[in-house]
Amino acid sequence: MRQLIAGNWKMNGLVADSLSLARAVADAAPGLACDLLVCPPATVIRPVAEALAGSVVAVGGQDCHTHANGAHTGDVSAAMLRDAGAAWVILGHSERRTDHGETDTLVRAKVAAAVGAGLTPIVCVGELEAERLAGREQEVVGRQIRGSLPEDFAGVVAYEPVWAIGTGRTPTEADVAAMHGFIRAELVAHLGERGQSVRILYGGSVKPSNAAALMAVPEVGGALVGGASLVAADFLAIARATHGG
Ligand SMILES: O=C[C@H](O)COP(=O)(O)O
Repeated sequence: MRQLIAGNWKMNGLVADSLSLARAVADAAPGLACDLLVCPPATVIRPVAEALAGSVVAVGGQDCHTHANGAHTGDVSAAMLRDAGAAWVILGHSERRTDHGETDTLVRAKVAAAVGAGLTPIVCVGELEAERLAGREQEVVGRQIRGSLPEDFAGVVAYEPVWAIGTGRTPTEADVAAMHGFIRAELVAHLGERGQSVRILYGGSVKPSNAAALMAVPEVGGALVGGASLVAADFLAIARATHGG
């Protein structure tokens, strides 16, 4: 399966710089051997999607509400993301889990809402540093997978150790291999044979300098890139480091 390189722009980007970044990615995309996705802030999804129409670069949101509409001030529904041009959505990112108290149960409901609106979900899981130091990383991630993914899940999982996000620190390749192998086994246990085809992305301080090594680890199906996705040259260098599976 081709690897997926997804850029999570987080709360960064006004229209002009978002369009410039999106166009730079789209211009290079045809020569790349991976799938590409950019997830801009909700306010620029529509112009970015319009700029990328006809390109191979997909567009996603960074969160959605569980309801299609209603009295939920400030929230964005999956149907609204779809209407704006998104085909994907990131759910359960650690920044949502921390900043907004999102639980596995809520993330699971968001997955259902996203799929119901025709979006492909990318569900994020990952342990805190204290949990890894205590040797509890598999217990934590296993619980997140079982709690956040419905039994008919057909999206993507992103393993993002929280302590590696935006810190410049990454797990060793052996640790990534161990966790991705564990996640694969959990997916198969939870979803049955369908669990074999779920792509498992790695996220957390992926850079051009470490991308080739990380993308070569068994069961790594691509990357969820934060900071480096804001610089077209860096995002594209990461995409070129994929193995083209
Ligand atoms: O969603 C992306 C991750 O949080 C990784 O962010 P980062 O690449 O800036 O560490």
